[in-house]
Amino acid sequence: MNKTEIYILSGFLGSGKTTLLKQLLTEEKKQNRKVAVMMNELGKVSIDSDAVDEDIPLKELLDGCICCTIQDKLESQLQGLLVIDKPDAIYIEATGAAHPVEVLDAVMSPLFADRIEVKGIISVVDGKRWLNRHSLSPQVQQLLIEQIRHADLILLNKTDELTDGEQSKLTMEIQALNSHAFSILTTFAKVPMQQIKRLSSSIKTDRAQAHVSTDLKLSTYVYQFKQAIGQMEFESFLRKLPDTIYRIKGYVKFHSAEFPSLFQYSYGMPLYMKENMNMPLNMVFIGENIDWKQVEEELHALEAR
Ligand SMILES: Nc1nc2c(ncn2[C@@H]2O[C@H](COP(=O)(O)OP(=O)(O)OP(=O)(O)O)[C@@H](O)[C@H]2O)c(=O)[nH]1
Repeated sequence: MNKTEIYILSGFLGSGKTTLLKQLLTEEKKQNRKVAVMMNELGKVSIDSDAVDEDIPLKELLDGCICCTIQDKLESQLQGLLVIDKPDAIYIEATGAAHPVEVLDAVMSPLFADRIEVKGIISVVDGKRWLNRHSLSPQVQQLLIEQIRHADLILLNKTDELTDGEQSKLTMEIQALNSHAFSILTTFAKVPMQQIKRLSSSIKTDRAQAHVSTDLKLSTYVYQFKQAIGQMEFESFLRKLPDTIYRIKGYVKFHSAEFPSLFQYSYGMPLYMKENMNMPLNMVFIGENIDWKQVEEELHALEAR
């Protein structure tokens, strides 16, 4: 089964995400690919949905931010798209106020993590706003930095509003924050489609890819338990995890239990909820600078006991 590619469009309010989305959809259409769009606007009325042609499945997540209030809805809509529309790719435009870790978290449901491939986070930066960022609140400045730090491809947009000197300054500052991502100067978010297609799963969603190397940035990893494990051993595994594992969620079955538990872990706090039926024993991890191979070995060891 081909996995559905997921592209996350991130970037601050007004930076050019919808402008980018429109172009990507035009390019995908030319290549006869089946795509779907999920948009998340803060506030009840969607302003941008007319950017998307009627024949493209569009799910709008209104009145709340992907990262906080409407995770469950996102999960069910994403599942609906995967089951009914079965697109080649889904483009997710997050609100400008969303933190990339939280968007990834919302997308990576243990129910279908093995059916999607998160190709990457594309962050759009408004050049002028970045250079004048010191006039923004510290929280907003920090968010702009996080959106850049976690990106896999960065569009330094609105270059028509910048002098050559400002463009160089912008490029240097952004590359200093994130040297792993390719950054490209754009006007009206015009980016060659090859750049998008080159985003070859730098974010891991596939077991096998965990063998490549340590990920020097934000990445995800999915483990599938084959059998029940011991709860004490699992908790001791959790205690030893690096604190750059921001989030774990999924289903785990303990030796004594009839059914699996839903397990949630964020910033070091574990939480279990008993299920009353069998669930896929997938566990999703989101972290930064993590050697997933080592995590995988430890999980294997839990199953071997
Ligand atoms: N001058 C200039 N304007 C641009 C450029 N790219 C986008 N814009 C304009 O900037 C405005 C915001 O662009 P959008 O694509 O709607 O930005 P967005 O990030 O989707 O905005 P939100 O949905 O509010 O978060 C629009 O009026 C665009 O036409 C650019 O390169 N140069």
